[in-house]
Amino acid sequence: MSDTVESVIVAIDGPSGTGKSSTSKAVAAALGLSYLDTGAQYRAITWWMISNGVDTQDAAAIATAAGKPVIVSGTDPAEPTITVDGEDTSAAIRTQAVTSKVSAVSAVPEVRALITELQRSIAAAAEKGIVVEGRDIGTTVLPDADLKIFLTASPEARAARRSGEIKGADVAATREALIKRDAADSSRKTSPLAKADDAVEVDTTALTLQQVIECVVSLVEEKRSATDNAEKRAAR
Ligand SMILES: Nc1ncnc2c1ncn2[C@@H]1O[C@H](COP(=O)(O)OP(=O)(O)O)[C@@H](O)[C@H]1O
Ligand SMILES: Nc1ccn([C@@H]2O[C@H](COP(=O)(O)OP(=O)(O)O)[C@@H](O)[C@H]2O)c(=O)n1
Repeated sequence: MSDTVESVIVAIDGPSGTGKSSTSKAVAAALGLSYLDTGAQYRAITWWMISNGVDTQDAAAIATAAGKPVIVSGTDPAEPTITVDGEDTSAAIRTQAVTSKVSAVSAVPEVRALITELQRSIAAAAEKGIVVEGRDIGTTVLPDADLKIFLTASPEARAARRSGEIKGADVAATREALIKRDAADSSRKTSPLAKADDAVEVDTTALTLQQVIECVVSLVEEKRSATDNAEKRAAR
């Protein structure tokens, strides 16, 4: 690799519980890149709608209100933050109330347009590069990303991982909730959850988190050295 490392943009997509957040944070930290959790932004706007009495089933009301909250994401992978109108919402956006309504709010085209614009401006400002994780990063938000990864895992593995995070959670109920949310996210009209044609698919069912991190770090490094070699050839 050359001494001057080029900025790199990595898009990591996939359904819930495949390891997007844990992998993206660790890869960004290992490579000195910024990190953006786009799911947290959709959760933040959903939290604001609920807190302000907007009916989350009323797409027109959501569209009208979508521009009101000011959502700010901190992109340090060691300490990612999210605020809404200056208020720290990192815990509030993880509640069941938000999780059960986020698919409806994130399906509203006006919400997606605003959040997509915000995501692109954050990626453009990341000088050393960024790992951005979500559902439509490789297909819609950053179609020119240097590397696109699509993580998958069996519903059983995903439910076991997710319920392991919540004390006393029921695995079967968690599995049903995940499948329902995947179906809503995959079937919406505007930028559904989907694998980009040029994304590398990694099935994490039988891999440890460490193995997934190592796999993605290697893919970024391969990409960087391929780019370096192409540049050297062009300069000859
Ligand atoms: N390969 C893996 N094997 C076992 N557990 C994992 C693996 N990847 C992630 N986890 C765990 O599963 C849970 C969900 O991971 P997370 O990164 O939040 O997934 P996502 O962002 O795709 O919803 C976390 O508790 C995480 O530590
Ligand atoms: N790029 C993205 C990211 C998340 N989302 C929405 O936001 C929700 C929450 O995303 P998340 O990444 O926090 O979900 P988990 O996988 O952490 O449970 C998803 O279920 C989608 O409805 C989206 O529409 N587009």
